Amino acid sequence: MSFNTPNEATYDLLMNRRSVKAKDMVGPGPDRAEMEKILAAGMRVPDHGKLAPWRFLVLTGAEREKLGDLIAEGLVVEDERDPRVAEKMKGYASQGPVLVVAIMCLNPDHKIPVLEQELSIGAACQNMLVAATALGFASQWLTGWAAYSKTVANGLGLSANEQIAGFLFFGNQADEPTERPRPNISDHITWGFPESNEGR
Ligand SMILES: Cc1cc2nc3c(=O)[nH]c(=O)nc-3n(C[C@H](O)[C@H](O)[C@H](O)COP(=O)(O)O)c2cc1C
Repeated sequence: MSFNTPNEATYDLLMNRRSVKAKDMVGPGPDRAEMEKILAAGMRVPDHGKLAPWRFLVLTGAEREKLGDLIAEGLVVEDERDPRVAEKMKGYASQGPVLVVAIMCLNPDHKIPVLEQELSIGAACQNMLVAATALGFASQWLTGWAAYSKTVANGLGLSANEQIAGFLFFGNQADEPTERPRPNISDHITWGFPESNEGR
């Protein structure tokens, strides 16, 4: 593959990718072979030290409901939420047809700083969203309360050095998703060496 050859289609895809709200997704979503392609793209990212500090749990069908039950349990036990309110959160994990729980497997003793390990996992998650778009699927990266819950982490078998980076939902879109305001690129770029602290 030559990297001297422009690929406008890929650039267009990057410039037009956007999330489809998981709660608005419809089935069938990616099948196993399509998910394998999406996951493979997730693992082809810059990764200082070649640590591959991630693992991915793929949940479909009734498997998602088990996570929903865990979330509801955690809300009551950890957050003292009214069980009737917690019950409503059971559907969280079943929003999209396929849910990938992206897990950071961090090594705090490695010479590569944990921040760099986390950045690499962020890149892996984003690559999966882009790959899903390329393959014709809707996607969204969510976290929320459940991503930081001990009940959820324990129930999913996470080790002490592991943390949830996100719940990545994949499916199909029913309607065109709305666009959101995007950053004005010039507000975020300095061309050349900064001469003062102006703008910080
Ligand atoms: C780490 C991370 C966690 C996020 N968690 C949530 C969330 O819990 N709820 C939410 O509405 N959006 C969340 N988002 C934002 C959405 O993934 C997404 O960026 C947004 O819905 C629309 O932006 P997009 O169209 O550029 O993807 C999160 C984004 C990131 C990077």
